[in-house]
Amino acid sequence: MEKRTVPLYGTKTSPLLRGTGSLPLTSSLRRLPCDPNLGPIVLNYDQCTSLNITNNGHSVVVEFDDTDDRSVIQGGPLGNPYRLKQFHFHWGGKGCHGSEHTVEGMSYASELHLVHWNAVKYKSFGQAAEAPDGLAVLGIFLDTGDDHRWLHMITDALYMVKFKASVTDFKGFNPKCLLPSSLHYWTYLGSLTTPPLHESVIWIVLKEPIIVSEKQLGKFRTLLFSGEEEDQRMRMENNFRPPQPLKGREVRSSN
Ligand SMILES: NS(=O)(=O)c1ccc2oc(NC(=O)c3ccccc3)nc2c1
Ligand SMILES: [Zn+2]
Repeated sequence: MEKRTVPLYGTKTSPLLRGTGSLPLTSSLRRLPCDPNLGPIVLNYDQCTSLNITNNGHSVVVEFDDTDDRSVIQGGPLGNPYRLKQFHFHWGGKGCHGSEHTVEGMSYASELHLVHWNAVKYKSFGQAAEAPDGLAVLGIFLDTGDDHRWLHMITDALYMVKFKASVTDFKGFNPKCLLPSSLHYWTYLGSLTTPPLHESVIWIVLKEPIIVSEKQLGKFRTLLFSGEEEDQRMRMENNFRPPQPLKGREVRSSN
């Protein structure tokens, strides 16, 4: 059985795709001066409205009802509230790292992306995804250690979405339980890290990782890139795009 080992979106030397994607937060970030104009980010997920969990062939995705402003992110670098559309994860192979951002050259085991769109200025996610201020993605690093007390709510559902294009109900999940204690962040203007790679993302990457166990991460690797009808079963791992060159872009730091 063939096992895919190369990251899906190209490698450092031969990126298959264009787009700035995620950045190597590699400059001496820890010493970046705090930008006093950057206020705190505010997450209002209390009335959150998760709908389902699905395997889209690239990652596992939890989708939300975004027909109103019940689940939004605002503040920080954002000019208005952005509605939560979905969240998903990127991870490596066994023992390898799989985050899409790096901090001073260090990558984490995995990275969670909470994808929001600017429903004040745009009529749909698709329209927002093509606008420079259309999306806001909150990136959260996952480091390994003890079990995460709430991640089991996701990992216990993964067997239901093993194959590409599988989906199952997933109601009442509040992603607030996946946040670290501090909301201090770095922010910059970048792109989606997978096709269509639109330059439409205000990236907000939290400085503090959450801790999950290797066992919990291992459950993500039981997912498959392949569909139920396909002969070859390709384990879903290394579904991250390595960081792209900063190209002089500014990364700002909250306090
Ligand atoms: N790794 S990433 O940069 O956060 C990233 C990359 C590519 C993405 O495509 C979408 N599309 C939807 O969510 C969507 C959801 C429902 C309907 C239409 C689109 N979100 C993305 C996030
Ligand atoms: Zn992502």
